Amino acid sequence: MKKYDYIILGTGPAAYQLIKLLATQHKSILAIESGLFGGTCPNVGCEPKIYLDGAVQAALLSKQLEGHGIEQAATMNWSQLMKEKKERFASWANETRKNISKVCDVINGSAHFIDRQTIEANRHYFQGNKIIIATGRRPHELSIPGAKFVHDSSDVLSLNKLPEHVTFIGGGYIAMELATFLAAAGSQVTILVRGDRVLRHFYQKYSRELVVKMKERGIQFKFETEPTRITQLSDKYVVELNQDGPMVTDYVVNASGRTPNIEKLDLSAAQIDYSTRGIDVDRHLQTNVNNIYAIGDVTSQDIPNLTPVAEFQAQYLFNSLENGFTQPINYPVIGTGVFAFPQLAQAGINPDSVLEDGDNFEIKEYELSQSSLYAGQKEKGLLTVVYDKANYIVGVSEISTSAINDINYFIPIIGLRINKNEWHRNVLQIYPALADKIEGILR
Ligand SMILES: Cc1cc2nc3c(=O)[nH]c(=O)nc-3n(C[C@H](O)[C@H](O)[C@H](O)COP(=O)(O)OP(=O)(O)OC[C@H]3O[C@@H](n4cnc5c(N)ncnc54)[C@H](O)[C@@H]3O)c2cc1C
Ligand SMILES: NC(=O)c1ccc[n+]([C@@H]2O[C@H](COP(=O)([O-])OP(=O)(O)OC[C@H]3O[C@@H](n4cnc5c(N)ncnc54)[C@H](O)[C@@H]3O)[C@@H](O)[C@H]2O)c1
Repeated sequence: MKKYDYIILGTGPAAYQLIKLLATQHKSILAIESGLFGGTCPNVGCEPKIYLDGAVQAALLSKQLEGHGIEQAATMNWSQLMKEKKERFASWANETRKNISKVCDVINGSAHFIDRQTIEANRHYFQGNKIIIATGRRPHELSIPGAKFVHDSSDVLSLNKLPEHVTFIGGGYIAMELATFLAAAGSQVTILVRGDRVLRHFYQKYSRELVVKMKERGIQFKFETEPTRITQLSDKYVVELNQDGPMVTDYVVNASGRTPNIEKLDLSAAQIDYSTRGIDVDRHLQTNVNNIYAIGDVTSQDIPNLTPVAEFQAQYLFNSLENGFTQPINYPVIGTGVFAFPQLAQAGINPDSVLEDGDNFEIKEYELSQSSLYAGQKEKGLLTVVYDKANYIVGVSEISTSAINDINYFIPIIGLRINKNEWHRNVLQIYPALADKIEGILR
């Protein structure tokens, strides 16, 4: 049986980052991937999404400028955009496989545990001194009759022909982003939201404002609504709901969350603790079993499932396994954004969580569009800043067409605890832009 220093299950951002780092130490590594090399983010997640977002943002911005110096808003050609996206991304997984193969052995197959040191894949057995589980998540499966008719985010990111009417199930990141895309391209869209609000981890005031803006563009929301059954009716689908009458639609997207890829791993063969939320790890990312670790989306940790978080965990694990770091993992300020129109983004403390704590925090809202307006930019951008008692910025939330880039400015300010004096001494921004207003926001 072949033995390795490391066996890594999965090749997504978490695993890929770790492989690159371990390769610098000339470790013997086996990487096993059951799906597309590179994992979710570059194949069916962030990267194809941001590619499509380029056209979506341009089209929606041009619509905003219609009658303000732009004669006619741009019209999206979804099929052409998709053709180009497919050409661009078709070779991505193979290229990733080739890159990984330069520094380690690779297997394309599903991995599972035989015991605490042994993994089986493609009917071969391998032993690892250390085993790292980085198998990510997949769309949560609906347990309603007709669930087989639903599509997921990967299908939407490869959809050749735009459906006339699309129904999204869920009010999270994926529903809000992909609904924005399909509606911008010309589909009629309805979003079914189980609770009374979308994007529950974002500042409520702004997530509600985003719903208002999306409604203005004709996107329909049904709150407190879940599907109970889906049936096919010639080339359409009937979605029955827990309230209101049934809906007829052309395409149903399940965006009801993502579930950890653990069932196929046979974790019980190695007595590894897990739950439906994922694999349990301690603050050193170790499972309950010595020499078996888990990183990225597959863990049960209450932390955003994002690519930079997965890569940060890989870097931390490398430092603790190879560089003798002994401190538990300590996450920096994590920024997160929704690529809708307008965008929502935030970092640090969410204002909702300190609304009642006026003794320790001050919350202030800034209107961003008072000066430096582009032609026709009549939409208000809003930024809410949370200050601590010492007047440092500890949280920011924004809704605007540039919220994601804007919030990225603030992440180092929060993370490095930069105040107005320090900023003034060391920084002079390009004018006019949001950055030139930061000095006025700092204290
Ligand atoms: C539509 C969409 C958009 C997103 N947009 C963003 C964004 O804008 N920004 C952001 O930061 N994050 C975004 N994310 C989240 C981001 O993609 C994930 O957080 C990131 O990919 C997690 O990396 P990972 O390595 O933990 O898992 P993954 O990337 O999911 O990789 C896990 C890999 O393990 C493989 N695997 C599973 N089971 C086995 C097995 N038994 N044996 C071998 N291999 C196995 C899988 O095939 C997969 O390739 C998005 C996700 C989706 C779905
Ligand atoms: N821009 C980004 O960074 C980005 C984009 C996409 C995805 N992601 C990552 O992927 C993860 C998964 O995204 P997601 O949008 O699938 O999940 P999510 O957890 O953000 O949202 C799922 C939503 O579905 C609802 N829901 C669940 N079951 C339902 C049902 N039966 N009927 C109606 N609604 C139901 C939930 O209440 C929730 O609002 C995110 O949490 C995020 O970590 C990030």
